[in-house]
Amino acid sequence: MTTDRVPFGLRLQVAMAEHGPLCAGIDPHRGLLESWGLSYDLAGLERFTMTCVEAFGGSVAAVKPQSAFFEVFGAKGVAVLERALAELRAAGTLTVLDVKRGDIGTTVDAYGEAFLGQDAPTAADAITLSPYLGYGSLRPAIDLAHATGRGVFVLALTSNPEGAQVQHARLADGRSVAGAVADGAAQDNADERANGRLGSVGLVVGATVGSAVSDLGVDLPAMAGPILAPGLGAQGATAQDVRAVFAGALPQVLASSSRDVLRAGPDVTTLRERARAVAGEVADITGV
Ligand SMILES: O=c1ccn([C@@H]2O[C@H](COP(=O)(O)O)[C@@H](O)[C@H]2O)c(=O)[nH]1
Repeated sequence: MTTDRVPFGLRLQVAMAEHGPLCAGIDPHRGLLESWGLSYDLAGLERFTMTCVEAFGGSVAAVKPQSAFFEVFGAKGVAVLERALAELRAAGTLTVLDVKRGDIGTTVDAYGEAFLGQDAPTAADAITLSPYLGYGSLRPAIDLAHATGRGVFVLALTSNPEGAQVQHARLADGRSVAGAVADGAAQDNADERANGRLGSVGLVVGATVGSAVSDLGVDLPAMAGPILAPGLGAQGATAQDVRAVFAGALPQVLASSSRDVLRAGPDVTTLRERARAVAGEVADITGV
């Protein structure tokens, strides 16, 4: 399968240059819906989500809906998610669907078709993938993303403290698990790196991870793909942390924030302005 769609990495580079390095999250938490004066039901979910679409569409580099908050409402919740993805696409805004999928290769193949295929029912520009069944098990989804001009973000150093138990562990060859995941992405982005472009296989590295990137030998510049960096705001990371954690790889970083931005709702203009302000702050402090 081939597509004439411009590769995700290139599209993201253009979007970050235009709007700044922020991915605004759509995380319809019960508490957020209630603080917006909405009921925690399908109608509230839809209103919350479409308000975010209106606020963020055309205003930020990318939007990251968290699939779990839609799945809570079953098939009708997923239909709201699919509508949001379609409307953001129509607004020309990139979508990163946070689904963190991973399984044996034959099943990953089906996940790929679901989210990254040419006719995917829940199509996003990129999805998050979990490599803990082995980086190689993700091959069908990575190859499909390449074929359809889409992207993936593979979990490397997640923003939660529990992630260290697995991600900081050492392999028999001395590399850290996170470093080996980054090496896998580097191989997949080798052509783009040779051409000085951003690849379409990215990593998730939390803005909360302190010195772990260097401590664990995670070579982010060599990886040459985008870095989705959650943890900004509600989890305690600041724009200064983004600068410190990702020094040397800042042009690759797409900082991600959900609750901190969403708390500015329900007014569309205020929500949009909050997202733009966070994007501007990260851009100013990181100098990107
Ligand atoms: O390492 C990770 C990977 C994904 N996430 C997701 O990002 C958002 C963070 O929300 P905030 O409200 O900005 O804390 C959420 O959807 C997580 O599932 C992450 O936090 N860390």
